[in-house]
Amino acid sequence: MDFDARTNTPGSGITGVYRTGTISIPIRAPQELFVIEDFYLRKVYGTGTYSKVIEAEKKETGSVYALKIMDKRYITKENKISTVKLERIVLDQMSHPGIVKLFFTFQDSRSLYMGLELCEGGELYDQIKRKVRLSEDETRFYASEIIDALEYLHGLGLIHRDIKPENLLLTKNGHIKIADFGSVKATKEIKISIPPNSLENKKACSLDGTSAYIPPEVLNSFPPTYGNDLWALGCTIYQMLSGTPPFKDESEWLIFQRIMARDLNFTDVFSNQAKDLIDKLLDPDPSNRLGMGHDGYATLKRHPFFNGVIWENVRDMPAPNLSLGSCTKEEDCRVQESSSTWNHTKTGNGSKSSNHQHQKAIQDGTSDFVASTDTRPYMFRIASIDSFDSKWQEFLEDGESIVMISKMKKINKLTSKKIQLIITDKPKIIRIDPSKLIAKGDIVWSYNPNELNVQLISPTHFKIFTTKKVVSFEDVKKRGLQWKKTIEELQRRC
Ligand SMILES: Nc1ncnc2c1ncn2[C@@H]1O[C@H](COP(=O)(O)OP(=O)(O)OP(=O)(O)O)[C@@H](O)[C@H]1O
Repeated sequence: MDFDARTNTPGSGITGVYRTGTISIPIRAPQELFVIEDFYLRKVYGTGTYSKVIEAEKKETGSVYALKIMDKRYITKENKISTVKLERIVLDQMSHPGIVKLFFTFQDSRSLYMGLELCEGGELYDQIKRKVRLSEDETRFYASEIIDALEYLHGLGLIHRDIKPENLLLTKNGHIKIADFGSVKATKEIKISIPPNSLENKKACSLDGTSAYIPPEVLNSFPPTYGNDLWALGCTIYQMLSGTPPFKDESEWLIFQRIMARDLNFTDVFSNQAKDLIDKLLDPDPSNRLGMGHDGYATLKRHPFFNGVIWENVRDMPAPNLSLGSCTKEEDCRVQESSSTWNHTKTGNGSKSSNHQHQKAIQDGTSDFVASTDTRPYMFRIASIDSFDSKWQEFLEDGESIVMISKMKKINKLTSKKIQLIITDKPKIIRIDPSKLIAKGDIVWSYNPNELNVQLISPTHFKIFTTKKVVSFEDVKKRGLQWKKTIEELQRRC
C-alpha cells in the first residue's frame, strides 16, 4: 500500500493519493503517521473476524473516533489484503449521512488502523434485542434510512453484501449508519475509483455475508447483484418487526435449507402492508425484488408500508428513542492511557462477539487484549502491509489467486491431520501441512463432475471424490457446503 500523505490539493477535499500498481486514486482520509499512544482508548464497541473497534480519543485534539484495529498477521494469512484495501478505498470515497465516515488511517508493525465516525448508539441488533421487537413506526423509520443509504450505495455501483442488524449502527441521536464494508463488491457500473482487479469476479462463487441473510441465488453460486442487499433488507425488516430473522434454525446447514425452500412464515405481529413488503423483497428471483425494476428504488419507496415518509428529507425525521443497555463504568472496559500498544490477536473461532461477550471476557480475564510495549524502531512500525507477504503465495503460480482457503482436518480411518486446503482460480486444489508449510500434493482437478465431486456428509464433514481416491475432511467452521459450491462453480466455468 503506497500512500503519499503529504500530497494536498487545496479546495478539493483531497488530502493524498493512493497508489496501486500504475493507478493513482485520490484519497480524502490521509494515512497519518499516528501511533496508538496518540489516543486514549476507551470502550470496546465490538470485534469482527480480524478486527476490533474501540472508542478512541485523540489526545492532542480531543476528537473521538471509532478506531478499527485490524490484525496484519491475520489479514495476510487469510489473504484479505485486497479486501481491506477495497474497504478502505470505498469508505474513503463515500459521502452520505447514512454511511459511516472514514477520517484517517495509520499502521504499525502489527495492525492497520481506521479512524471511523463513532456510532455511540450501538448496533440496530441490540435495539431489537432490548425492545424484543420494534413497532411498525420504528421499523418504518429505520427501514427508510437504510433504503436511503442503500440507494446511494447502489447508485455508486457497489453492493454491500452483508446488510444485517449487526452492521447497521446508530448515532447517539438514533439515526442509522451502514458499517462494515468488508464484503463490498464493485459492479461494472462502478462510479468511484477502485484498485485494479477489484472487478474480477474472484469471489463470485464464495458465500460472503451472514448465513441467515444470504439470498438463495448466492447459495446457488450466482454472481452478486444489488438484489442481494434487497433480500437482506427484507430479512432485516422481518427481524425488526418480529425479533428474529425469517430463516432461522440450529445450524447454518438447516438455515440454508429453509432459505432455499423459502420457508417464510408470518405471525400476527405483521400487518398486511408489512407482509406484502417483506414478501416482495424476499422474491426468489432477484430481478423481481422491489427496488430492482426499471425505475429503481421508486417502486420500493412508493410501497404503502412507507406511506407518510418524506423521502427528500428522510434524515430529518425524528428518530425513535434509543433503548440503552445498562453498561456500568466497570463493564466499560476502559483501558489505561499509558504508553501501551495492543496485542490484538484474532478472537478464538473467528466469529464476532458482542460487546457483552467481550466485556465478560475482560471481566473473566480471558480477553485477548493484552497491553504490551512495541520496542521496535518507528520505521519498522510503519511498514506497508504489502511487505507482509502471505505465506501461501509460495504455493501459487504467477497470477494465480486463492478463491477459498480453510484450515481443516483430513480424516483418515483412525487418525486425522490438520491441513490447509486451498482452491485457486486456476483451478487447483492444494493441500498444505500448515505447521511445516509443505505442500502435501494436489487433489487432481477435473471439470467433469463424474471425475471430481464433493459429497456433503454434514455441515462440517465433506468428501472429495476423484477417480483415484476419496479424501475426507472436517471443517469446524461448517464450510462444507461452501467448498462444494465453490468446486461446482469452478467446474461450470469450463
Ligand atoms: N463506527 C463504529 N462505531 C461504533 N461501533 C462500531 C463501529 N464500527 C464497528 N463497530 C462495532 O464493532 C463491531 C465490529 O466491527 P468490525 O467492522 O470490526 O467487524 P465486522 O467487519 O462487522 O465483523 P466481520 O469481519 O466478522 O464481518 C461491529 O459489529 C460494531 O458493533
